[in-house]
Amino acid sequence: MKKPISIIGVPMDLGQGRRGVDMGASAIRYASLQERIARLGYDVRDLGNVNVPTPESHRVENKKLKYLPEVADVSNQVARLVENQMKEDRFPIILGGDHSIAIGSIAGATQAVKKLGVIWFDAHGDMNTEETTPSGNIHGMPLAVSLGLGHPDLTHVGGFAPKVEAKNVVIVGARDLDAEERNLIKQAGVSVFTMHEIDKMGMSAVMEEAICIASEGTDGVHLSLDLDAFDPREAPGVGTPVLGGVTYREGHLAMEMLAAAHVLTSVDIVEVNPILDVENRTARVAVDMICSLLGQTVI
Ligand SMILES: NC(=[NH2+])NCCC[C@H](N)C(=O)O
Ligand SMILES: [Mn+2]
Ligand SMILES: [Mn+2]
Repeated sequence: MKKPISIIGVPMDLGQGRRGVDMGASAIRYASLQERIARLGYDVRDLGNVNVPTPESHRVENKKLKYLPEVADVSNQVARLVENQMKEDRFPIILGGDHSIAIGSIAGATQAVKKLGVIWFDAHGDMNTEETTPSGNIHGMPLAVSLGLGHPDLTHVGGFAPKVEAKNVVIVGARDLDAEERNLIKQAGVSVFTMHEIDKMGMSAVMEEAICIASEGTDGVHLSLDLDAFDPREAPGVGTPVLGGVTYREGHLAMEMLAAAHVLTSVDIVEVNPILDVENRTARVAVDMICSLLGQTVI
């Protein structure tokens, strides 16, 4: 049975330094997301966008946690929406926006699914806290926040912390971790498959293990897909590109394996920045990946 799908846009750019990522949701819609999903035979509904304040109309109060009150407020909105959709037995696809939106989507998902695993597809760890952040950008923190590490206004979105347990959390595609962030990942006990493991073991073996880690003993799995996991040659429209990323083909295989495992219960698609993109290429990669993880096959 194909679960009905709800698309939720979060035009958030308060979690990072470069403007433009707030238009990511529009760019992905422009790349025919809804039509492509409908063509796969799904009932799909677009709920429109969550209200996100404009950075120009707000001041940065805390340089180590930029736009904290605004990000916390949006996260609470996202959490409520995601929870409601999932409780209606719908599968939410949350379109960013920067990666800080995952704070809300994971908070919402854990209220609908008792025990949640997370696959964090990203060039980065997003495991910084107020103490370790080199930038003060909250998009470098959402995974730490979901594990209960960080400012209480973020960790307690939805009223409780932590949202997930490290033993069910896995990062795939990492190749740029800050020194202290690395220590935090190790201390917390989060599993990491860096590009080294992807090259050595192959994406197939990596995903087999990643799916095991995220789904063992859990009732659902959230995929947080940061487009900067991909190589910037194939997905140039991101604010923090890092050379040597996942290829389009490896990405497809990963998504197809996730579809075949039937474990996913929600997904976010983040960091698409159409201002930095070339002919909406990155948004089109995003849509292709979503179709694969919803079960599209060649034959
Ligand atoms: N979601 C992202 N693209 N995160 C990039 C984070 C970069 C860096 N580690 C920071 O904390 O600022
Ligand atoms: Mn990220
Ligand atoms: Mn990233």
